[in-house]
Amino acid sequence: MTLIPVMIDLSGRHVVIVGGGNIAARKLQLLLETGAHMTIVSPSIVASLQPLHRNGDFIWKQKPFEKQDIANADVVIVATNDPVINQQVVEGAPRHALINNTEDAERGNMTFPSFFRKGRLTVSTSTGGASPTLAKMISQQLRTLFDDEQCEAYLDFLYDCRKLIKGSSLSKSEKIDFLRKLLDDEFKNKEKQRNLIEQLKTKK
Ligand SMILES: C[C@@]1(CC(=O)O)C2=NC(=C\c3[nH]c(c(CCC(=O)O)c3CC(=O)O)Cc3[nH]c(c(CC(=O)O)c3CCC(=O)O)/C=C3\N/C(=C\2)[C@@H](CCC(=O)O)[C@]3(C)CC(=O)O)/[C@H]1CCC(=O)O
Ligand SMILES: NC(=O)c1ccc[n+]([C@@H]2O[C@H](COP(=O)([O-])OP(=O)(O)OC[C@H]3O[C@@H](n4cnc5c(N)ncnc54)[C@H](O)[C@@H]3O)[C@@H](O)[C@H]2O)c1
Repeated sequence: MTLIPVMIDLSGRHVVIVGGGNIAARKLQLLLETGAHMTIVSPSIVASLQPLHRNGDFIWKQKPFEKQDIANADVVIVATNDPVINQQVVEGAPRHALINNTEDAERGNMTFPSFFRKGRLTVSTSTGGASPTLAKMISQQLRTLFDDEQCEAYLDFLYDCRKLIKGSSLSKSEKIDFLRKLLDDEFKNKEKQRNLIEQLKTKK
């Protein structure tokens, strides 16, 4: 199985997590950020999920898994502690669904990398199942490279400039030149950034 990394928008999608243990809780907390509709199917849920449930953050079907529970799922997270049930979930998933099998990645089609965000920057790491702990360590090490306070503001500057350049009347080659020039060290300077933005605004 060769997996490729993607960035995915799950807002409004139906995500069903089967199982309500610690791993289910970790995935739920991560996926809540995406604006997906979250459902957990499990006879019990861990204490950390209780307040989120009271808050209406997810629907809890308090029962053992049945195939109909995932009939409308866009994403299925397989996370019970019973390998037989986990296999039934995989086999019962709709053809179009993305399946994250937390017990055995190879019997699914999506895994979660370790990642960190710094404003618009996302850096993710996967070890292809070799060692999620190593993936976490690498993420933590990489994070220190981007720890300076300027990083977020600099990416916002690049983003704003890129939008202005794309929407400008500059020729294609001028646009490419400008996009490269943005990365010159001089534009780490706030004053130079402001001047460039003003200059680009005149190129509409
Ligand atoms: C990165 C992270 C993201 C996340 O979960 O969101 C993630 N696992 C994390 C932590 C972690 N997981 C495990 C430990 C205990 C130590 C250990 O066993 O090493 C720790 C450490 C800890 O908790 O600190 C145990 C474990 N994990 C998997 C299995 C089953 C198997 O391998 O067969 C087992 C054994 C279960 C058992 O039998 O007991 C499987 C998967 N875990 C993955 C991702 C995918 C592969 C990513 C990759 O290849 O790099 C994959 C394939 C599927 C998936 O879940 O998508 C997250 C760190 C988040 C962060 O950065 O903070
Ligand atoms: N991907 C990872 O990073 C990672 C890490 C550790 C463990 N795991 C795997 O994740 C799985 C879950 O681990 P955990 O620590 O959360 O387990 P856990 O024992 O804490 O929780 C298991 C949950 O499954 C539920 N469950 C049991 N039978 C069910 C059924 N028939 N229908 C619906 N739900 C049912 C239980 O009610 C419980 O809420 C295990 O298979 C483990 O191998 C994955």
